[in-house]
Amino acid sequence: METAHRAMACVLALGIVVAVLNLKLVDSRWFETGDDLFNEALRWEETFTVPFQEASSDTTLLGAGGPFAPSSADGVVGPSVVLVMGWGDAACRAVAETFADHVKWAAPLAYEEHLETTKKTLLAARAVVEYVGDVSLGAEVEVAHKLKPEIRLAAQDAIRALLAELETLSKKNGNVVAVVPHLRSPNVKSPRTGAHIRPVIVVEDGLAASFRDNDRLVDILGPSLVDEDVLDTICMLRLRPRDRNLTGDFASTNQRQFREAIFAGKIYTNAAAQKNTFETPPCQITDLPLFRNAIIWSKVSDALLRAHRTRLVLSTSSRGSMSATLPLMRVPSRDACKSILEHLAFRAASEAHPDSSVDHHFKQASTISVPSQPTSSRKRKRRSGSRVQNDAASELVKISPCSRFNEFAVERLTTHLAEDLELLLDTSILQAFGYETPLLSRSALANLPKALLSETQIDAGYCEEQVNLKRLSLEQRTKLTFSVARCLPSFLIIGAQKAGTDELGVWLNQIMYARRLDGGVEIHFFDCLGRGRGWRRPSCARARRAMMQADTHAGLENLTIALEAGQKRAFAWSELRKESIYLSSWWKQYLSLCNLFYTAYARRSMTFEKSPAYMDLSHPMDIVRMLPSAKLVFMVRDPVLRFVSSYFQMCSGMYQALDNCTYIDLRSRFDVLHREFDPESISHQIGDASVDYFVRRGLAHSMYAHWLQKWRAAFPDEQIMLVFSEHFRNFPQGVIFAIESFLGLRLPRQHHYFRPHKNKQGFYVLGEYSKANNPSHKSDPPSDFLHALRAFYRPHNTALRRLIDESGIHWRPLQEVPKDYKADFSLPSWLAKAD
Ligand SMILES: Nc1ncnc2c1ncn2[C@@H]1O[C@H](COP(=O)(O)OS(=O)(=O)O)[C@@H](OP(=O)(O)O)[C@H]1O
Repeated sequence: METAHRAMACVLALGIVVAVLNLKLVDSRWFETGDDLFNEALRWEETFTVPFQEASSDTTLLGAGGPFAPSSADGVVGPSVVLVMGWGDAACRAVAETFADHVKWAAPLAYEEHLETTKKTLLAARAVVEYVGDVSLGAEVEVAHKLKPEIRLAAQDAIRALLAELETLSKKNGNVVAVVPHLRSPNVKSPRTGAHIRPVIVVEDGLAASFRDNDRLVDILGPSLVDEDVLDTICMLRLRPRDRNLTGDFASTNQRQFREAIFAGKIYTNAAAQKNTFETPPCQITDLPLFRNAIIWSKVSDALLRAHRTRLVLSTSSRGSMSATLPLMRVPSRDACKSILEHLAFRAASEAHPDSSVDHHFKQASTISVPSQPTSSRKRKRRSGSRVQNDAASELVKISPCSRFNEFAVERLTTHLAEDLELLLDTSILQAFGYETPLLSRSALANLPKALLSETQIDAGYCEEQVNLKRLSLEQRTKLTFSVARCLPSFLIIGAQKAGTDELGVWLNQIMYARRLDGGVEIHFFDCLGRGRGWRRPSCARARRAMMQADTHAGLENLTIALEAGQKRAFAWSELRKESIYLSSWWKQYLSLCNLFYTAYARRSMTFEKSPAYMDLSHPMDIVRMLPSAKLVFMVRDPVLRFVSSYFQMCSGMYQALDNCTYIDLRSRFDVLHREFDPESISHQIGDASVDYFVRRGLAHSMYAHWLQKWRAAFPDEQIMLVFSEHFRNFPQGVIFAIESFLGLRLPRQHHYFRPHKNKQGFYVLGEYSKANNPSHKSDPPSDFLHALRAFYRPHNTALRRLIDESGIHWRPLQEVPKDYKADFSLPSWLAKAD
């Protein structure tokens, strides 16, 4: 009994010592007594680990943090002690549960909370020793330097006492297990002991340990990512925490906790996680593939745990010690427990070489048996190129236990897993990180989370060089006539259709510092995304093709599935579940559509694209997630004239003969359609190719206030500029100057070298070709119809007027416009009259 108490005291002291090593916060003061230190540790543990425990299931989080986290412990234990260590108590629990049937000896450790686990662990670990064979004992533990000398000595004494205790036990029982769950990385070549110190088995809490953070993130974020609206809200919290109402609807407790945690700054308290880029929830669209990978990996690691039931993955650490990764698992029976050790070839080896060290046994053991997974005939179909042979006839695959990383075993198990779970490891992503797939090396496994975290963050203006300009001579560079870079736009002309956006694009493309990326063709990227639901629209063909070409996995097949399912929310969650119609890194598709030529790239021009359908068809959150700092140019025209123009354009496109498109036809449709009108519902009716649909959409399009509000929900006012078509028509240079100032370009006062000419319609145009040369219709609407249309738009104009008066949206130049540009930025008459 006395012995047990002594052991308890010693282990307690050890726990405290280890704790203080990790307690950076308490470094600055001395602790008078062991109790002081212990209480401090407890207090700290409380504040430190609570958010973790709340945030997820305790299984996932056990050992994930707290003052006893293993990171900086500096202990040495050995030699030939079966050392159970790892990520806190998870390791202990793993061992305890595994060997629960075989426990014979116990010593409590640390404090009450961990008593039961520790007891079990010690008992269990001792059982391991029984299987292992005769192991001698000797050890030394180095303790904290920061402790007051007398306390340090006391601690060392305590530890020595513990070890002596263990040694006695060892002599008596033959084997001893020292369970020091919070120690890590024993110094195998401690100069102090002079002995050959080598941990025999390091039982860690499984491969999953390194994926704990991912698991946790997935647990927390998963529910949020199911729902676009929730994700949008989270994005808003991240992007514009000050502007937004933070009491948005969060459906689940997890999400509420998550949100609270964000603001309490507690979400990632783990030091390792803090180094990562995960301190904020996903918002930029680039984060999502990252989280998808995290999910895949957490599944894989979970599955590894399950699938490994009776297997161990052996590997040698960089320090040369042998480690067996024993997953956190329940081995149900004594036989299963035994089989683990048999897989280790321990018994046989020790029997064959009773006098040699355990390490030697490992080396002698020629093979380790890893039973092949029972495979269904479907699963038997292996991918070509796989290095693993499916040896269905043989139950055992022979592998060497001493190969450096035992890649073969890991790969084999991983492949099994992938098949078992029908998880396709994401080939494109893994390849992007330079890994061979579907087989993964152990180092790849270990490194994957880090690699995932290094995913590039992108934003407006991001460029990927296609041609390495450094390798080219100046002469070669200047001769380049093809695109040298793919760049994302710094600003977008998002609408409105038929307001003169085409001509505006032409002008902006000719200023020195801006280049249109799309070669003059509207990209329609964002209105072709899932939430834009533009898959059936012909204008989406280009984006669709690019997506298909770029990703053979998520190509036609998935697209078809998504279309057939009428996937409304084809984006986030499906993206994560690999059913996506989008690429894993779909911003690359967008890049693939946006080219930049040498001169523009060399000049680091601002880049833009013009897709006026974005105004009503795309989802602003899709854009803000991907290009949070992009600026938006929104051009508006007299709503009546714009409506009329859109009718004639659409109608003539459909009937092929302008004769069928008349004011009489339009009036009759308008009279019916304008009565009950909801602009938002119109933009959701993609695929309806009737004239009525286009009339309705045309009517909705001119309700500018409505659309501006939609964009303001995602973008701050400072990033939005309203341009009046009437201004552009009358003083284009002044408008271009205003846009330049909005874009933040600091330019000489008069720097334009436009050579415009006035065409027959009275528009200033730059090139030979201009839409302004081909008016969609010849006359204005008859006066009664005009009157009806004006009345229809009156409230909408009033709303726009109020909006521009009250919001921070730009519409006037930020710098004084050069006099020569003859600009008059007063409101156009249709808006000036509205109040
Ligand atoms: N400089 C200038 N200023 C103002 N308006 C102009 C200008 N140039 C062209 N236009 C008129 O704009 C209409 C075409 O608009 P868009 O280029 O935006 O059309 S589209 O949405 O890209 O199809 C089209 O209007 P309609 O002729 O009434 O159809 C053009 O005549």
